[in-house]
Amino acid sequence: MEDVRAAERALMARVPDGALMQRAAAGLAAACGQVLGKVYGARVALLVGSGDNGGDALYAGARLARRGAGVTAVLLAPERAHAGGLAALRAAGGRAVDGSGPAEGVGGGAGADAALGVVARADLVVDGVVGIGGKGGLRPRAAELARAAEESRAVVVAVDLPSGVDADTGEVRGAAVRADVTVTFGACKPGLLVDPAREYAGALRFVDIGLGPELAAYDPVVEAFQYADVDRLLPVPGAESDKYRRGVVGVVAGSARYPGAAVLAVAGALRGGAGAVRYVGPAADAVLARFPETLVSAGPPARAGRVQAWAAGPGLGDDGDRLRDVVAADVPVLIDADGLRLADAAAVRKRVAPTLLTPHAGEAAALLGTSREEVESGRLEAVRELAGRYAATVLLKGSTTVVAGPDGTGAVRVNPTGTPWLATAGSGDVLSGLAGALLAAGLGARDAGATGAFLHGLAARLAADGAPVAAQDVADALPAAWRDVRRG
Ligand SMILES: NC(=O)C1=CN([C@@H]2O[C@H](COP(=O)(O)OP(=O)(O)OC[C@H]3O[C@@H](n4cnc5c(N)ncnc54)[C@H](OP(=O)(O)O)[C@@H]3O)[C@@H](O)[C@H]2O)[C@@H](O)CC1
Ligand SMILES: Nc1ncnc2c1ncn2[C@@H]1O[C@H](COP(=O)(O)OP(=O)(O)O)[C@@H](O)[C@H]1O
Ligand SMILES: [K+]
Repeated sequence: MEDVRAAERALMARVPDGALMQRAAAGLAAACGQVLGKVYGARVALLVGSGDNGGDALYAGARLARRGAGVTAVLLAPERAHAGGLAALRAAGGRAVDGSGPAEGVGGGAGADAALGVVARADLVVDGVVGIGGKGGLRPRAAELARAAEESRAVVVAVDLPSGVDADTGEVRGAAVRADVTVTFGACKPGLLVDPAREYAGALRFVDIGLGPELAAYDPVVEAFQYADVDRLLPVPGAESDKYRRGVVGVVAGSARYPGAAVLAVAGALRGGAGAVRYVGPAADAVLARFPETLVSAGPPARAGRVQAWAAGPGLGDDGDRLRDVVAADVPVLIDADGLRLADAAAVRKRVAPTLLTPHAGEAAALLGTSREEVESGRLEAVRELAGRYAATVLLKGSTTVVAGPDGTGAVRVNPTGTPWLATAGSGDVLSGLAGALLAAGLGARDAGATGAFLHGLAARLAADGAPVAAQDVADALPAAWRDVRRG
């Protein structure tokens, strides 16, 4: 968050005192009004901490009170609540209660009960406990109020970020507010794009407080591809194209035990924009039965004929020889699934052509020597760490898919598409083939990973449409996802 803070400092030096907070509060109040539908007569509870995040909530509360809402501020630190905000709220007819009461089990005076009652009866709870100044999970009293908000029928709107989540990493260590909507100011905080924090944030609303020019001096830490970014990268054939110029992708996947992985990886590869797919391995019959257009070969990858990129690993079992050939190749290589276990880290690091690793959280944990839970709670850190260790681009799959480049520089790309329906066996194999084909078509590893994840997630949404899907359905929906992107 240092970049946002520095940009705020720079902008504050140029604009009148309090102007940024007024812009933030105006945007926040407008979002609250939309969430409520009818402001007049609504019951609004503000959870107000000791910092400027609480100040935003108080000024927004004042605006809602002027529009006829019944607004009550629950002050977690009454002595240190934002003085200007509190005065504005009172002047607008709002009131404040002492919300600092001890946590459950420690005692509890009338003040504490009053605060919980205010939250329980609210139509809207505004979470201004902490923003980017927060550290760690919520303290016990804040956690108690957050729980009351969750249990009430109120809509919860978080100010800047749900209190208790880490704005930089998306980690949630301990209690945090679960918001229906998060209204974030100036810059989207990296953590809000990544699970688990993303789930706590609910729907994201962005309020421009004019930080753009100041923030331009900083490289973003994370970025999310939009349709236009993907559209620019899609390898669309020109009039002079032929199948070789479009690129040939080699698929090294499947085994006697897991022939299906080969079929699914080829299914993805055929929809990835390469001109041809070459399959190398023991599942050629199964592949040909489903996709007669595939070029197959049974020998080692090194003798299979020229390809512009390899996608290797799904269903490979223990076939280390086939993988070694691929790692030694001088073309871009994607390594997934069993291939990640078989790959020699030193050999991967020595590669000159780009390498793209595509682990899920369990595979990433095994490579890092940590637990799956650790990886899932800190995806940004895990993906950067792996990329550094392997000197490779890494695409970490899961509820939020993230892609990091090899040298730790450049933003981590966070995939905005996808659906939990994608958590189905074999869907990762489809992604391997797809991203491998994008590599063969000439995309760089980070672009191939981000574009592949975007199309894959979009295809899954189109295929699922609220019902279970199989991996093959996702592959079949890839052309529709391409069309969707190209149409914008
Ligand atoms: N700067 C600007 O131009 C603009 C900034 N804006 C807004 O300001 C926000 C940043 O404000 P900030 O820096 O005052 O910090 P903030 O997030 O309110 O929290 C700090 C206080 O929280 C407390 N606390 C800490 N951890 C805690 C925990 N786990 N659980 C409970 N409490 C905890 C800690 O208290 P203490 O440790 O002293 O008891 C500390 O005093 C930003 O997110 C945005 O909303 C907008 O108005 C736009 C213009
Ligand atoms: N909860 C989830 N929400 C969205 N996508 C998910 C979720 N869980 C898994 N996925 C996606 O599903 C795919 C599963 O791939 P993977 O774990 O390799 O499975 P398999 O090895 O069976 O193919 C990945 O693209 C991953 O990002
Ligand atoms: K907050």
